[in-house]
Amino acid sequence: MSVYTTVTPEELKAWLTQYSLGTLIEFQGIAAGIENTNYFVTTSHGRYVLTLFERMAEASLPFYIHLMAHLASHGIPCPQPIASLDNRYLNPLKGKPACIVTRLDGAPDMQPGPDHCAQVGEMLADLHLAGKSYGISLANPRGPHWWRKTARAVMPKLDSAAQALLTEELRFQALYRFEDLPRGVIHADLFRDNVLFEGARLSGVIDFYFACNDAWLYDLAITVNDWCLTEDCTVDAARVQAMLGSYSARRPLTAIEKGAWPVMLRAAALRFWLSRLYDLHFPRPGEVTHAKDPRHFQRVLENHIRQEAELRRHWVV
Ligand SMILES: Nc1ncnc2c1ncn2[C@@H]1O[C@H](COP(=O)(O)OP(=O)(O)O)[C@@H](O)[C@H]1O
Ligand SMILES: N[C@@H](CCOP(=O)(O)O)C(=O)O
Repeated sequence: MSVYTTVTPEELKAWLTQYSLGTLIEFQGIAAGIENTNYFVTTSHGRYVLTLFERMAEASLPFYIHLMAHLASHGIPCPQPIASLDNRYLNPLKGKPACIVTRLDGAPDMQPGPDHCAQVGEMLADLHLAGKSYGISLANPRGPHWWRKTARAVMPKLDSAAQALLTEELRFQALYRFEDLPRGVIHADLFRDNVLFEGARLSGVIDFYFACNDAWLYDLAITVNDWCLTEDCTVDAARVQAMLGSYSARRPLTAIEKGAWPVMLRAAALRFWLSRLYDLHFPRPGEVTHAKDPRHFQRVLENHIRQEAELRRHWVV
C-alpha cells in the first residue's frame, strides 16, 4: 500500500479551496505505485488523482508536470494537471509538494495482443513528436553513468555468471554513442501498467516520473521489452512488428536507428535489470512494495544477446 502520507478530509478540503474544482465528494488512497502517495479524489466537478511527492528531487517536478500539461494540450491521452487559482500546479500538502491531475478512465491490460501494441506504438510516436516543442529538458538520471555506478554497488551481490554478463554488457554498451541517435522527450517507463485501455481502445498513459530527454529509440526499446515478450522472455514477432509498424508509420526511423536496434534493446534490458537489482539489494527505508524480480531482465538481456539476427529482422515490416 503506497500511502506514505495520510491526508484527512478536512486537510484535503482546505487544500482544495486553492482550486476551482468544486466541493469534495470522496477520496481514497491508491494501493499501486511505489514512488509517491496517490489518492483518487472525486469532487462536484469530476474525478482526479492527487499526488504527494515523497522523495523525488523537487527541482525536477516542474519538468514532469509541465510535460503532462504540454502533452495533454497536444492530444496525448495523459493526465492534465490542474492549476490553482494563483496559477500553480504544485502546492504543498502536509509539507510535501503536491499536485492534482485529471483521472483517466480505463485499466491496464497485462495480456496485450498485436492490436494493443499497435496502439501503443502510435501513441508513443505521437508523444515523441509532441515533445519536440516542449521547452524544458531533463537529462536521463538512469543513463550510462548511473548504470556504471549501480553496477559497482550490486556487483558483489551477484553470482559469477551474472557478474560476467553485467561486466561484458557494460563494456559492449560503452562502444556505442547514443548521442548519434535522434532524441527528445521520452516517457522512459512505458510498461503495461502505465497504459490504460477501455475495452480494446487505448484510453490513457500515466506515470511520467521517469520522463527525461534521451534517444527516442531507447524509449521504443523499453516499451517493446515489456509489451512484446513471450513467456520465455524472447520477443514475439507479431506484437513487435505491430508496434514498430505503427510507430514508424508516424515517425519513420533512420538507417542509424535501425542499425542500433539490437544494441538499444540490450541497453533497455540492462537499465531495468540494474534498477531491479538495486531495489532488491538496497531497499529504501519505509518502502512497502515488493521489489520486482531482476532475473526477468537478466533473461531478456541474455536472449537479446543470443538472438541478434532475429532482432534485426523486426524491421522487415
Ligand atoms: N491520472 C490517472 N488516472 C487514472 N489512474 C491513475 C492516474 N494516476 C495514477 N493512477 C493510478 O495510480 C497508480 C499509481 O500511480 P503511479 O503514477 O504509477 O505511481 P508511482 O509513480 O508511485 O509508481 C496507477 O497504477 C494507476 O492505477
Ligand atoms: N517499470 C519498472 C518499475 C518502475 O516503477 P513504477 O511503479 O514507478 O512504474 C520495472 O518494472 O522495473
